[in-house]
Amino acid sequence: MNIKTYNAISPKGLAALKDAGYQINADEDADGILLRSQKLQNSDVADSVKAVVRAGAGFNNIPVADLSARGIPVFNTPGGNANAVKELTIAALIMAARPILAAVRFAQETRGGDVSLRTESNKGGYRGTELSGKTLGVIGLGNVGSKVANTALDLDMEVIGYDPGLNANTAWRIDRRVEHASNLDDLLNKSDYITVHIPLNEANRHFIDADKLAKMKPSAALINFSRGGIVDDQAVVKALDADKLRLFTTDFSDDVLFDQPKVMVTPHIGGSTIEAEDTSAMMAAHQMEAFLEDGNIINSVNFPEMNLPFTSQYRIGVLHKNVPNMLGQISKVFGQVDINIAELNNRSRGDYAYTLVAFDHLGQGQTEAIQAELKAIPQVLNLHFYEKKA
Ligand SMILES: NC(=O)C1=CN([C@@H]2O[C@H](COP(=O)(O)OP(=O)(O)OC[C@H]3O[C@@H](n4cnc5c(N)ncnc54)[C@H](O)[C@@H]3O)[C@@H](O)[C@H]2O)C=CC1
Ligand SMILES: O=C(O)C(=O)COP(=O)(O)O
Repeated sequence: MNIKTYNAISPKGLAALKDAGYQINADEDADGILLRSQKLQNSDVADSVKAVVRAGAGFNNIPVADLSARGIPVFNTPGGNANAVKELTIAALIMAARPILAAVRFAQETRGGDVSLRTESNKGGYRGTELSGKTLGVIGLGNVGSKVANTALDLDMEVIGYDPGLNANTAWRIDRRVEHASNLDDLLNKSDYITVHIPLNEANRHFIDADKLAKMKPSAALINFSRGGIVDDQAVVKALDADKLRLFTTDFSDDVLFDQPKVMVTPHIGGSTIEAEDTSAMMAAHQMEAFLEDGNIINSVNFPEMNLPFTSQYRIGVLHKNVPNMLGQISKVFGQVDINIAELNNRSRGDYAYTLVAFDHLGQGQTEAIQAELKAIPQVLNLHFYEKKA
């Protein structure tokens, strides 16, 4: 099988795919796509592609709705680069408290004459403040936000978090000393530093807008390591111009930001550490292999999780619409071609569902016959046949 890649994928991830027997960017139809921030169009995804895997967290660069409708699962690697983003966010916090960049520039200018005298008599211009005792507001307490919140406690900050999407599984990661904001306004009013760690989707476009900026303290510093588009940069520039906000640090370049001296921009390097790139790419390779070889779905963003040991000799994975009577229709096909189902698992997620059918015996010509019959069910979007490895 052949995997098409975009962007710089860590050599460890590529090695894992090669070890599993895949070719990388060979001159033949791709079975899978592995990418990072490449903006993917639906037309870039050939019909031969069975899976699209994002080595990273954000998947707003992938046409998920189009691929879902084609029965192509999209995967990401949750948490794979969260520590890298956490560490850079902590660096941004410290740099928002202490004028480190300006001080380094000043130190370079002290060259010549009595360096010590020039340093000691001018360093007062580079006084900062301490994070200890200040309040950090964390918007989004997922893989990144929870780590940022917990680490900030160790810097002796008061931490207040906001995430209406938390569930029993995700809430336990958050230190109980993190105050849960009852509403977002409370966080915006109270915080000296505000950091945003939410995905870019339609609901979150310009989530931080002029209204929310107006609720922040004029002395607050805003940090965005999540995505451009989540913060309304134009509104931020206005707030900074009017001294209604102290500082803005963002990982996402935007022309409107360049001339405002109270902005610090980094070139989307939140996840750019050797460790994060390795971890994300190896997770991606593992998830790709799990789907292409066994039909297991791990960390998909559009199809349900299904990760089952391959106990029977054969499997067929059916990606279909989430509508009534799919199980009836699918099992009827197996009955018609006289195949005894050993195990049948079905899970749904929103408009889509996945049915994994396991069986042990297959007669001559039955592989093609059963696939043709299943494909003829109108709500079936895609399906794949798997045979247990020796
Ligand atoms: N700068 C960089 O290089 C990187 C940026 N990112 C960005 O950071 C985002 C977050 O990453 P993770 O924490 O790994 O994702 P995650 O999926 O683990 O967490 C996101 C959290 O945001 C919450 N959320 C969604 N909308 C919200 C809203 N309107 N208000 C409050 N909470 C909301 C969700 O419930 C979830 O708990 C990613 O979607 C990606 O865009 C992630 C990694 C690297
Ligand atoms: O994981 C994410 O969401 C990121 O933004 C990291 O992007 P990258 O893989 O470094 O291009």
